[in-house]
Amino acid sequence: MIEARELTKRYGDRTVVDRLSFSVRPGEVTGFLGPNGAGKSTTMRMIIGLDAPTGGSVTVAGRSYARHAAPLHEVGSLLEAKSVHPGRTAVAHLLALAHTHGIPRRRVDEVIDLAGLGSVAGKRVGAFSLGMGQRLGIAAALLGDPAIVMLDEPVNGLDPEGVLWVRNLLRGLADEGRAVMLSSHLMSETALIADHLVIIGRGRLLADTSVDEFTRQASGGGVRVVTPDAMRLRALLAAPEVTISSSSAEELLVSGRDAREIGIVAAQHGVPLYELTPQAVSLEAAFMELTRDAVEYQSAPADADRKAA
Ligand SMILES: Nc1ncnc2c1ncn2[C@@H]1O[C@H](COP(=O)(O)OP(=O)(O)OP(=O)(O)O)[C@@H](O)[C@H]1O
Repeated sequence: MIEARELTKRYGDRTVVDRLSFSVRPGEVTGFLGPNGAGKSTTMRMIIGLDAPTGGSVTVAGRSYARHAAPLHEVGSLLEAKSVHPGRTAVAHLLALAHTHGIPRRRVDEVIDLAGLGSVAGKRVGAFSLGMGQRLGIAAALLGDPAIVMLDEPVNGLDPEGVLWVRNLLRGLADEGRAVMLSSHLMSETALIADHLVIIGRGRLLADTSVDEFTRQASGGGVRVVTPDAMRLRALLAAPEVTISSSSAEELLVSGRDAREIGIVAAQHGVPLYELTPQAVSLEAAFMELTRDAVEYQSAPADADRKAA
Protein backbone atom coordinates (compact mmCIF):
# COMPACT_ATOMS: atom_id res chain seq x y z
CA MET A 1 0.00 0.00 0.00
CA ILE A 2 1.19 3.48 -0.87
CA GLU A 3 -0.50 6.33 0.98
CA ALA A 4 0.00 9.97 0.11
CA ARG A 5 -1.49 12.53 2.46
CA GLU A 6 -1.50 16.21 1.53
CA LEU A 7 1.74 15.55 -0.33
CA THR A 8 3.24 18.81 -1.57
CA LYS A 9 6.36 19.79 -3.50
CA ARG A 10 7.43 23.33 -4.27
CA TYR A 11 10.34 24.43 -6.41
CA GLY A 12 10.97 28.06 -5.50
CA ASP A 13 7.57 29.73 -5.68
CA ARG A 14 6.14 27.01 -8.00
CA THR A 15 3.97 24.34 -6.44
CA VAL A 16 4.31 21.27 -8.67
CA VAL A 17 2.58 18.79 -6.33
CA ASP A 18 -0.24 20.37 -4.42
CA ARG A 19 -1.75 18.70 -1.30
CA LEU A 20 -2.14 15.39 -3.07
CA SER A 21 -3.87 12.55 -1.18
CA PHE A 22 -4.43 9.09 -2.65
CA SER A 23 -3.89 5.40 -1.96
CA VAL A 24 -2.46 2.60 -4.08
CA ARG A 25 -4.00 -0.59 -2.76
CA PRO A 26 -2.81 -4.20 -2.88
CA GLY A 27 -4.45 -6.42 -5.49
CA GLU A 28 -5.14 -3.50 -7.81
CA VAL A 29 -3.46 -1.73 -10.68
CA THR A 30 -3.65 2.01 -10.08
CA GLY A 31 -3.19 4.22 -13.13
CA PHE A 32 -1.58 7.55 -12.24
CA LEU A 33 -2.57 9.91 -15.00
CA GLY A 34 -2.00 13.50 -15.92
CA PRO A 35 -0.89 15.62 -18.84
CA ASN A 36 2.80 16.46 -19.32
CA GLY A 37 4.18 18.38 -16.40
CA ALA A 38 1.29 17.46 -14.08
CA GLY A 39 3.69 16.30 -11.37
CA LYS A 40 3.56 12.50 -11.81
CA SER A 41 7.31 11.90 -11.85
CA THR A 42 7.86 14.30 -8.97
CA THR A 43 5.24 12.42 -6.93
CA MET A 44 6.84 9.08 -7.75
CA ARG A 45 10.26 10.42 -6.84
CA MET A 46 8.90 11.46 -3.45
CA ILE A 47 7.37 8.00 -2.94
CA ILE A 48 10.80 6.39 -3.17
CA GLY A 49 12.63 9.13 -1.34
CA LEU A 50 14.51 10.64 -4.29
CA ASP A 51 12.85 13.99 -3.60
CA ALA A 52 11.83 15.31 -0.21
CA PRO A 53 8.27 16.63 0.16
CA THR A 54 7.86 20.30 1.02
CA GLY A 55 4.72 19.34 2.93
CA GLY A 56 2.53 16.36 3.74
CA SER A 57 3.75 12.80 3.67
CA VAL A 58 3.86 9.61 1.70
CA THR A 59 4.29 6.14 3.14
CA VAL A 60 5.01 2.78 1.64
CA ALA A 61 3.70 -0.21 3.63
CA GLY A 62 3.14 2.11 6.59
CA ARG A 63 6.41 4.01 6.77
CA SER A 64 8.52 6.30 4.66
CA TYR A 65 10.59 4.53 2.00
CA ALA A 66 13.90 5.48 3.63
CA ARG A 67 12.90 3.73 6.85
CA HIS A 68 12.64 0.30 5.26
CA ALA A 69 15.59 -1.98 5.98
CA ALA A 70 15.35 -3.67 2.55
CA PRO A 71 13.44 -1.23 0.36
CA LEU A 72 14.02 -3.15 -2.90
CA HIS A 73 11.88 -5.97 -1.48
CA GLU A 74 9.21 -3.47 -0.53
CA VAL A 75 8.94 -1.31 -3.67
CA GLY A 76 10.23 -2.14 -7.12
CA SER A 77 10.34 0.95 -9.27
CA LEU A 78 11.11 2.05 -12.77
CA LEU A 79 11.51 5.76 -13.14
CA GLU A 80 11.88 7.29 -16.57
CA ALA A 81 15.39 8.61 -16.42
CA LYS A 82 16.92 5.49 -14.90
CA SER A 83 20.56 5.37 -15.86
CA VAL A 84 22.17 2.07 -16.76
CA HIS A 85 25.85 1.90 -17.70
CA PRO A 86 25.77 1.50 -21.51
CA GLY A 87 28.89 -0.68 -21.56
CA ARG A 88 27.38 -3.28 -19.22
CA THR A 89 25.43 -6.26 -20.39
CA ALA A 90 21.87 -6.67 -19.17
CA VAL A 91 22.79 -9.64 -17.03
CA ALA A 92 25.79 -7.82 -15.52
CA HIS A 93 23.56 -4.87 -14.68
CA LEU A 94 21.00 -7.08 -12.94
CA LEU A 95 23.71 -9.10 -11.17
CA ALA A 96 25.32 -5.93 -9.82
CA LEU A 97 21.95 -4.76 -8.51
CA ALA A 98 21.19 -8.18 -7.04
CA HIS A 99 24.61 -8.38 -5.42
CA THR A 100 24.27 -5.06 -3.59
CA HIS A 101 20.90 -6.16 -2.23
CA GLY A 102 21.73 -9.73 -1.24
CA ILE A 103 19.49 -11.21 -3.96
CA PRO A 104 20.52 -14.64 -5.31
CA ARG A 105 21.62 -15.25 -8.94
CA ARG A 106 18.59 -17.50 -9.40
CA ARG A 107 16.29 -14.49 -9.12
CA VAL A 108 18.28 -12.65 -11.82
CA ASP A 109 17.64 -15.55 -14.19
CA GLU A 110 13.97 -15.52 -13.24
CA VAL A 111 13.45 -11.82 -14.00
CA ILE A 112 15.39 -12.13 -17.28
CA ASP A 113 12.92 -14.81 -18.31
CA LEU A 114 9.95 -12.89 -17.00
CA ALA A 115 10.97 -9.82 -19.01
CA GLY A 116 11.60 -11.81 -22.18
CA LEU A 117 15.24 -10.74 -22.23
CA GLY A 118 16.77 -14.23 -22.53
CA SER A 119 18.14 -13.77 -26.04
CA VAL A 120 19.72 -10.36 -25.33
CA ALA A 121 20.87 -10.82 -21.73
CA GLY A 122 24.53 -10.93 -22.81
CA LYS A 123 24.26 -7.81 -24.99
CA ARG A 124 25.56 -4.42 -23.97
CA VAL A 125 22.77 -2.18 -22.74
CA GLY A 126 24.05 0.69 -24.90
CA ALA A 127 22.91 -1.25 -27.98
CA PHE A 128 19.40 -1.86 -26.61
CA SER A 129 16.31 -0.46 -28.30
CA LEU A 130 14.04 1.73 -26.21
CA GLY A 131 11.69 -1.22 -25.75
CA MET A 132 14.46 -3.55 -24.59
CA GLY A 133 15.61 -0.84 -22.18
CA GLN A 134 12.08 -0.65 -20.77
CA ARG A 135 12.00 -4.42 -20.31
CA LEU A 136 15.34 -4.29 -18.52
CA GLY A 137 14.04 -1.53 -16.26
CA ILE A 138 10.99 -3.60 -15.43
CA ALA A 139 13.17 -6.67 -14.78
CA ALA A 140 15.24 -4.59 -12.36
CA ALA A 141 12.10 -3.35 -10.64
CA LEU A 142 10.95 -6.92 -10.03
CA LEU A 143 14.31 -8.19 -8.78
CA GLY A 144 13.47 -7.90 -5.09
CA ASP A 145 10.09 -9.65 -5.57
CA PRO A 146 8.46 -6.50 -4.17
CA ALA A 147 4.98 -6.19 -2.68
CA ILE A 148 4.60 -2.82 -4.39
CA VAL A 149 5.53 -2.15 -8.01
CA MET A 150 5.72 1.41 -9.29
CA LEU A 151 6.46 2.15 -12.94
CA ASP A 152 6.77 5.56 -14.61
CA GLU A 153 5.42 5.38 -18.19
CA PRO A 154 6.22 1.64 -18.58
CA VAL A 155 4.76 1.30 -22.07
CA ASN A 156 6.79 4.17 -23.51
CA GLY A 157 8.71 2.95 -26.53
CA LEU A 158 7.16 -0.52 -26.54
CA ASP A 159 5.71 -2.09 -29.68
CA PRO A 160 2.17 -3.55 -29.54
CA GLU A 161 3.46 -6.92 -28.38
CA GLY A 162 5.48 -5.22 -25.65
CA VAL A 163 2.44 -3.19 -24.55
CA LEU A 164 0.42 -6.39 -24.29
CA TRP A 165 3.22 -8.00 -22.33
CA VAL A 166 3.29 -5.11 -19.81
CA ARG A 167 -0.48 -5.25 -19.53
CA ASN A 168 -0.50 -8.98 -18.74
CA LEU A 169 2.48 -8.73 -16.44
CA LEU A 170 0.95 -5.94 -14.34
CA ARG A 171 -2.42 -7.71 -14.22
CA GLY A 172 -0.66 -10.86 -13.00
CA LEU A 173 1.29 -8.93 -10.34
CA ALA A 174 -1.92 -7.34 -9.04
CA ASP A 175 -3.71 -10.70 -9.07
CA GLU A 176 -0.93 -12.04 -6.86
CA GLY A 177 -1.95 -9.37 -4.34
CA ARG A 178 0.68 -6.75 -5.09
CA ALA A 179 -0.03 -3.03 -5.20
CA VAL A 180 0.79 -1.82 -8.70
CA MET A 181 1.07 1.82 -9.72
CA LEU A 182 1.84 3.00 -13.22
CA SER A 183 1.95 6.50 -14.58
CA SER A 184 0.89 7.49 -18.04
CA HIS A 185 -0.50 10.36 -20.03
CA LEU A 186 -2.52 7.96 -22.21
CA MET A 187 -6.01 7.42 -20.89
CA SER A 188 -7.22 4.69 -23.22
CA GLU A 189 -4.10 2.56 -22.74
CA THR A 190 -4.29 2.97 -18.97
CA ALA A 191 -7.98 2.03 -18.93
CA LEU A 192 -7.03 -1.35 -20.41
CA ILE A 193 -4.51 -2.07 -17.66
CA ALA A 194 -5.77 -0.34 -14.52
CA ASP A 195 -8.59 -0.95 -12.05
CA HIS A 196 -8.29 2.35 -10.28
CA LEU A 197 -7.42 5.83 -11.54
CA VAL A 198 -5.74 8.74 -9.81
CA ILE A 199 -5.81 11.69 -12.20
CA ILE A 200 -3.84 14.87 -11.53
CA GLY A 201 -3.37 18.20 -13.27
CA ARG A 202 -0.97 20.95 -12.22
CA GLY A 203 -0.09 18.90 -9.16
CA ARG A 204 -3.68 18.70 -7.92
CA LEU A 205 -6.02 15.74 -7.62
CA LEU A 206 -8.68 15.90 -10.34
CA ALA A 207 -10.22 12.43 -9.95
CA ASP A 208 -9.81 9.37 -7.76
CA THR A 209 -12.12 6.77 -9.22
CA SER A 210 -12.44 3.29 -10.68
CA VAL A 211 -11.91 2.67 -14.38
CA ASP A 212 -15.47 1.30 -14.55
CA GLU A 213 -16.92 4.46 -13.08
CA PHE A 214 -14.82 6.71 -15.32
CA THR A 215 -15.89 4.67 -18.37
CA ARG A 216 -19.54 4.78 -17.32
CA GLN A 217 -19.43 8.57 -16.99
CA ALA A 218 -17.60 8.95 -20.29
CA SER A 219 -20.29 6.97 -22.08
CA GLY A 220 -23.05 9.35 -20.99
CA GLY A 221 -23.16 11.07 -24.35
CA GLY A 222 -26.77 10.20 -25.19
CA VAL A 223 -28.27 8.01 -27.89
CA ARG A 224 -28.73 9.02 -31.51
CA VAL A 225 -32.01 7.77 -32.94
CA VAL A 226 -33.07 7.98 -36.57
CA THR A 227 -36.74 7.28 -37.27
CA PRO A 228 -39.41 8.48 -39.69
CA ASP A 229 -41.71 8.91 -36.63
CA ALA A 230 -39.46 11.30 -34.70
CA MET A 231 -42.32 13.45 -33.38
CA ARG A 232 -44.21 10.44 -32.01
CA LEU A 233 -41.13 8.83 -30.45
CA ARG A 234 -40.21 12.13 -28.83
CA ALA A 235 -43.64 12.24 -27.18
CA LEU A 236 -43.41 8.58 -26.11
CA LEU A 237 -40.03 9.10 -24.47
CA ALA A 238 -40.91 12.37 -22.72
CA ALA A 239 -40.18 12.31 -18.97
CA PRO A 240 -38.67 14.76 -16.49
CA GLU A 241 -35.25 13.03 -16.53
CA VAL A 242 -35.13 12.76 -20.33
CA THR A 243 -33.75 15.47 -22.62
CA ILE A 244 -34.21 15.24 -26.33
CA SER A 245 -32.71 17.44 -29.02
CA SER A 246 -33.02 17.19 -32.74
CA SER A 247 -30.99 18.47 -35.65
CA SER A 248 -33.13 17.13 -38.50
CA ALA A 249 -36.69 15.86 -39.06
CA GLU A 250 -35.79 12.20 -38.64
CA GLU A 251 -33.11 12.43 -35.97
CA LEU A 252 -33.26 12.63 -32.16
CA LEU A 253 -30.45 12.82 -29.61
CA VAL A 254 -31.80 11.34 -26.39
CA SER A 255 -30.20 11.66 -22.94
CA GLY A 256 -31.60 9.99 -19.85
CA ARG A 257 -32.65 6.71 -21.57
CA ASP A 258 -30.25 4.10 -22.86
CA ALA A 259 -30.44 2.46 -26.29
CA ARG A 260 -32.15 -0.63 -24.93
CA GLU A 261 -34.97 1.34 -23.26
CA ILE A 262 -35.52 3.43 -26.37
CA GLY A 263 -35.60 0.30 -28.54
CA ILE A 264 -38.23 -1.31 -26.31
CA VAL A 265 -40.48 1.79 -26.30
CA ALA A 266 -40.17 2.04 -30.09
CA ALA A 267 -41.03 -1.66 -30.57
CA GLN A 268 -44.00 -1.50 -28.19
CA HIS A 269 -45.51 1.33 -30.24
CA GLY A 270 -44.55 0.10 -33.68
CA VAL A 271 -42.15 2.99 -34.34
CA PRO A 272 -39.63 1.95 -37.00
CA LEU A 273 -35.99 2.71 -36.20
CA TYR A 274 -33.35 3.23 -38.88
CA GLU A 275 -30.57 3.84 -36.38
CA LEU A 276 -30.03 3.54 -32.60
CA THR A 277 -26.49 4.53 -31.64
CA PRO A 278 -25.07 5.24 -28.17
CA GLN A 279 -22.87 8.33 -28.48
CA ALA A 280 -19.87 7.25 -26.43
CA VAL A 281 -17.47 10.01 -25.55
CA SER A 282 -14.06 8.44 -25.97
CA LEU A 283 -12.10 7.91 -22.77
CA GLU A 284 -9.37 10.09 -24.23
CA ALA A 285 -11.90 12.88 -24.84
CA ALA A 286 -13.24 12.55 -21.29
CA PHE A 287 -9.69 12.70 -19.94
CA MET A 288 -8.88 15.78 -22.05
CA GLU A 289 -12.05 17.47 -20.86
CA LEU A 290 -11.13 16.74 -17.23
CA THR A 291 -7.56 17.97 -17.56
CA ARG A 292 -7.87 20.72 -20.17
CA ASP A 293 -7.37 23.59 -17.74
CA ALA A 294 -4.31 21.83 -16.37
CA VAL A 295 -2.47 21.31 -19.63
CA GLU A 296 0.88 23.06 -19.47
CA TYR A 297 1.51 23.73 -23.15
CA GLN A 298 -1.65 23.84 -25.21
CA SER A 299 -1.18 23.87 -28.95
CA ALA A 300 -2.86 26.77 -30.75
CA PRO A 301 -5.20 24.74 -33.00
CA ALA A 302 -6.49 22.65 -30.10
CA ASP A 303 -7.13 25.83 -28.18
CA ALA A 304 -8.92 27.36 -31.15
CA ASP A 305 -11.09 24.21 -31.46
CA ARG A 306 -11.97 24.45 -27.82
CA LYS A 307 -13.07 28.05 -28.13
CA ALA A 308 -15.07 27.23 -31.21
CA ALA A 309 -16.81 24.28 -29.46
N1 LIG B 1 14.09 19.86 -10.10
C1 LIG B 1 13.13 20.67 -10.56
N2 LIG B 1 13.23 22.01 -10.44
C2 LIG B 1 12.25 22.83 -10.89
N3 LIG B 1 11.11 22.41 -11.48
C3 LIG B 1 10.96 21.09 -11.63
C4 LIG B 1 11.94 20.15 -11.18
N4 LIG B 1 11.49 18.90 -11.45
C5 LIG B 1 10.29 19.05 -12.06
N5 LIG B 1 9.97 20.35 -12.16
C6 LIG B 1 8.72 20.91 -12.73
O1 LIG B 1 7.65 20.31 -12.07
C7 LIG B 1 6.56 20.11 -12.95
C8 LIG B 1 6.12 18.64 -12.84
O2 LIG B 1 7.10 17.82 -13.46
P1 LIG B 1 6.98 16.23 -13.50
O3 LIG B 1 8.16 15.73 -14.26
O4 LIG B 1 6.76 15.71 -12.14
O5 LIG B 1 5.66 16.05 -14.35
P2 LIG B 1 5.10 14.75 -15.09
O6 LIG B 1 3.64 14.73 -14.80
O7 LIG B 1 5.91 13.57 -14.73
O8 LIG B 1 5.32 15.14 -16.61
P3 LIG B 1 5.71 14.22 -17.88
O9 LIG B 1 4.48 13.46 -18.24
O10 LIG B 1 6.06 15.27 -18.89
O11 LIG B 1 6.87 13.37 -17.48
C9 LIG B 1 7.05 20.48 -14.34
O12 LIG B 1 6.54 21.75 -14.67
C10 LIG B 1 8.55 20.52 -14.20
O13 LIG B 1 9.10 21.48 -15.06
